[in-house]
Amino acid sequence: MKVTVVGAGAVGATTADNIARKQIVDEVVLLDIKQGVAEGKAMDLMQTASLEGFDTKIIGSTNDYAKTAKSDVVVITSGLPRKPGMTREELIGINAGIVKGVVTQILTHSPKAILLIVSNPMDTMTYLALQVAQSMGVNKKRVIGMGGALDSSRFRYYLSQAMGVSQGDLHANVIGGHGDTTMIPLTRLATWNGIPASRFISKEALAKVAADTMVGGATLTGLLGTSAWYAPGIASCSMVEAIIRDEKRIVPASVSLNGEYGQKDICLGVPVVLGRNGWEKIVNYRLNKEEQAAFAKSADAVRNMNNVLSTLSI
Ligand SMILES: NC(=O)c1ccc[n+]([C@@H]2O[C@H](COP(=O)([O-])OP(=O)(O)OC[C@H]3O[C@@H](n4cnc5c(N)ncnc54)[C@H](O)[C@@H]3O)[C@@H](O)[C@H]2O)c1
Ligand SMILES: O=C(O)C[C@H](O)C(=O)O
Repeated sequence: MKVTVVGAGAVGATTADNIARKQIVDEVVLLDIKQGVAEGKAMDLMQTASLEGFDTKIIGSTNDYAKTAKSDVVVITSGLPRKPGMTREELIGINAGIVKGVVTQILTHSPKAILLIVSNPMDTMTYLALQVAQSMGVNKKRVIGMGGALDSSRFRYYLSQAMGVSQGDLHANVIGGHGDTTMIPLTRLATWNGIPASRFISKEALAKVAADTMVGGATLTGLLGTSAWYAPGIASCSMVEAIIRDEKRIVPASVSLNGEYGQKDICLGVPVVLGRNGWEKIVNYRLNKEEQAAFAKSADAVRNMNNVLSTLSI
């Protein structure tokens, strides 16, 4: 099995590192447009193999897509990250052209690949990738956006801090858009090993956990001067693992909706079952009225961003 990671920057290299250490596939190709960077990071990572105890082969490539041929899964992280004070949406002008070009090249060499889109603004980049992929005959179930997996891990982090319990005992998911104002941490459904979290902390504390989760990426960008990579890297890796190992895990991810959750012609975060065929099924959380309204509002904002695509010369 073979995975390609496009973009050998912070998130791409961290994703490749995790995939190699977990020995999910035989071969990882790391591709970047910057001369020598992917080869350098691949060599650096390969020099951790005897220390980490893995046999995964990691190959670097400066924009040579022939090396990515016949990949089973391709993670697309190429593009600019935001700086403090920016929104993810402000990246659309530069990242749309990058994502469109990369998806075209990747599918030319790996027509059967499952695409995992990470570049921001992620829901719109997933929608764009889907349009390109469908024009090349790819099934919609092979195009998946990574956002909810990361946002949910941040939700569990903030919840564990507020409750003083282990993150591993928490089930808490985020749906909707991967944006500071569009994500929806589902506090009503958050549980501590099956028991509603609302039984253990106040309504106000739970609302603060949700608010902190929504700006989790912005908080890190403010601290780091660029956006985060450790949690995004392992979140991407965990989705690759679920696909390659056909785990049938439920993961919130941005996928093409056709009436589910009341939306059409959009890619937005919903719980999906991940397996060897990509996103295999959308799970219905049975949202209440308030949650459904938040989801519709989130969809409106993402749709406005999708409409910007037609104004760009890409
Ligand atoms: N969806 C998420 O949850 C999530 C999480 C973190 C970051 N991101 C996004 O991921 C992207 C990457 O973030 P990062 O921190 O790794 O940035 P980075 O700047 O460290 O790395 C980006 C890499 O992409 C490369 N690149 C640019 N154009 C390319 C092209 N045409 N072909 C191949 N490579 C190209 C650059 O040379 C660079 O090495 C950003 O858009 C960021 O906003 C998304
Ligand atoms: O915050 C960002 O811009 C990067 C990413 O989307 C994240 O949530 O870490």
